Amino acid sequence: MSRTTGPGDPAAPAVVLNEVRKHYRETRAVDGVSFTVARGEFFGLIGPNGAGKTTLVEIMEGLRQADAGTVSVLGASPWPRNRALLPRLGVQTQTSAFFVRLTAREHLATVAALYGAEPAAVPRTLALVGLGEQADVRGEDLSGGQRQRLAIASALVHDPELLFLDEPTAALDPQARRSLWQVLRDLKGAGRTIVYTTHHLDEAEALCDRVAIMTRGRVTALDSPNRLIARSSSTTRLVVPAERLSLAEAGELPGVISAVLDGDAVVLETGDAGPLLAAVEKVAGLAGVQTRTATLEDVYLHLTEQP
Ligand SMILES: Nc1ncnc2c1ncn2[C@@H]1O[C@H](COP(=O)(O)OP(=O)(O)OP(=O)(O)O)[C@@H](O)[C@H]1O
Repeated sequence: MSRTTGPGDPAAPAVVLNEVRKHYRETRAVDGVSFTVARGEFFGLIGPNGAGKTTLVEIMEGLRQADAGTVSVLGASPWPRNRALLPRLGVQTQTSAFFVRLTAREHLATVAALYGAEPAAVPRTLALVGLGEQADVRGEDLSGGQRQRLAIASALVHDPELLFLDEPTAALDPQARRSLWQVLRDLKGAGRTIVYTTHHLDEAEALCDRVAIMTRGRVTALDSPNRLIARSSSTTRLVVPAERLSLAEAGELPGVISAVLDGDAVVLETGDAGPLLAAVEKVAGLAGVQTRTATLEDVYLHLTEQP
């Protein structure tokens, strides 16, 4: 393990992991993980429950010691606990705690003071996460989604260079989720590096520059969502209302690789959508026909299938 615990090299990548391992007795929670997160990158970490994401993130945050391998965060080693690094990191977890009796503003002011952040950062950060109007509401009276925003504000108020976000949109309604996406995009636009753990594949696809898919302690794929999708599948699916196309008819159409009934639709898989669309138009018309290309979720489900 590297023992560099100074403030770090300002030009170094945000994170460099090399063959990092962490075992809990016989469980290989992290089993030889290597990757680099560039400055300014929005980096997603996805994987099934128990894949090792939390353990890996805690190693990066300096909360856990790796058994083997090297870890560099903002050019310094986060372990042993690196006090010079702490103010440069922002951490939001699923279990972020609040001073419940305090208002959102008071809570954030307390966190800001702990980090030595300027007082003006408090209203600015509340506004950034869309909590300006709830500034005087006590933590215990905030909705689940508002608390989530306060947790993010708490991770942000001291203007960290690298932000670790763990499922920040869990418990948010669809509108709140989308508006938080915008907050996260703005943070990236402002140059922040974000390491983002999520189970929402649509979110990883929409937000992340690159995603690492973890399975049983290992990174099984790492690339931009688009490249992961392009590499995994060259087929397109046509979804045709079942009342207009039978499975038998579907099987006769040109270029059909497979045809299955899915609820009230026939789903046709093809490597060449153009001729198939033309054929479907002749037999069934195109009203209500949808095309579906692969998503990050398809890639993920394929890679994380149990043997
Ligand atoms: N403190 C611990 N002691 C023993 N085993 C642990 C400990 N923490 C995690 N594990 C085990 O290590 C493996 C990885 O767990 P981890 O929490 O890192 O996965 P995860 O990908 O974050 O899962 P989730 O999506 O459910 O949060 C699991 O098998 C888990 O049971």
